[in-house]
Amino acid sequence: MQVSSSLFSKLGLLRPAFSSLGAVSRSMSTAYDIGASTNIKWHEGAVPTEAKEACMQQRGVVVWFTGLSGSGKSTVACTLEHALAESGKVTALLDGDNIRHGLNSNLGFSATDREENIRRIGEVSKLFADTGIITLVSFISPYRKDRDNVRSRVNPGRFVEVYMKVPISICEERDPKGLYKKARAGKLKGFTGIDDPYEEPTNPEVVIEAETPEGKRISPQEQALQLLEFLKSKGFLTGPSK
Ligand SMILES: Nc1ncnc2c1ncn2[C@@H]1O[C@H](COP(=O)(O)OS(=O)(=O)O)[C@@H](OP(=O)(O)O)[C@H]1O
Ligand SMILES: Nc1ncnc2c1ncn2[C@@H]1O[C@H](COP(=O)(O)OP(=O)(O)O)[C@@H](O)[C@H]1O
Repeated sequence: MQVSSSLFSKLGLLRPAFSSLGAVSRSMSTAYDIGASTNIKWHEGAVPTEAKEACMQQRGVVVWFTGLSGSGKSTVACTLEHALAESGKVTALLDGDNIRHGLNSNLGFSATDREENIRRIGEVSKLFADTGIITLVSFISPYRKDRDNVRSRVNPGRFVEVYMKVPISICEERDPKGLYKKARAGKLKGFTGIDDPYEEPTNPEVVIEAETPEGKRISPQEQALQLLEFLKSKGFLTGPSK
C-alpha cells in the first residue's frame, strides 16, 4: 500500500525533513545467494538516512572503542553517551559485557568466537548508524583484521576508531573485575594482553591516552570531551547540509 505524503500533510503530521520524499516507491533487485542464504533479494525503498538525520539534527556514525580490558572503554563510552544525550542527540551504546548477556551469549573467547562477536556487532552498529544514530561500540576487539572488516562494511567516513591507549600496567593496577589477577595466577586462560594477543590499531581516528606527556592522569570526563570535540569538528553533531 502506498501512502501519499499529502495525506500526512492534511493531518498536520508532515515534518520538513520528509516533505520532499513524495509517495513511497519500492524496488527489488533480482534474487541471489550470499553466504549460507540462497534466493534472497535486497529491498530498496527505505526512508533515506539523510531524512532521518535531518529529523535528529545529527549524522549517523559508528564510534568504535578498542583497547585492553580495564582501559576505560565502557566508562568513557558511557560518559560520552550522557554528554550527547544532554545535548539532545540520539545515541546507542553497545558494550561487550552487555551484548554477551544476550545476542552473543553463545560466544566465548576463542579467536573464532571473538571474530564472530565483532562481525555481528559490526553489522548491528552499521544498522544503527544507517538510521542516523550516534552509535558507541565498546569491545576489546583485539584483532586488527576484524576491526578493519567492520570499517569496510560501514559507509565511508562513518567509522571512527577510538584507541584507548592505556598501558597494561595501568589496566592491571585498576583490575576492577580481578581478571588480571586470575590470569596471572593461571586461573583464567586466553586473557587478552596476558596470554592472548591485542593488536594495536595502526591508523585510528582518535587516540585516547591515560596520561598527559607530563605524567598527569587524564579523567574519563576529559577523555569524553576530547571525543565530543572530535565528533563536533567532523560535523556529526549537526544535521546534513541542505
Ligand atoms: N579471556 C578473556 N579475554 C578478555 N576478556 C575477557 C575474557 N574472559 C572474560 N572477559 C570479559 O569479557 C569482556 C570482553 O568482552 P568483549 O566482547 O569486549 O571481548 S572481545 O572483543 O570479543 O575480545 C571483558 O570486559 P572489559 O573488561 O570490559 O573489556 C572481560 O570482563
Ligand atoms: N580515565 C580514567 N581514569 C581513572 N580511572 C578510570 C578512567 N577510565 C576508567 N577508569 C576506571 O578503570 C576501570 C576500568 O574501566 P572500564 O570502563 O570498565 O574499562 P573497560 O571497559 O575497557 O574494561 C574502572 O574502575 C573505571 O572506573
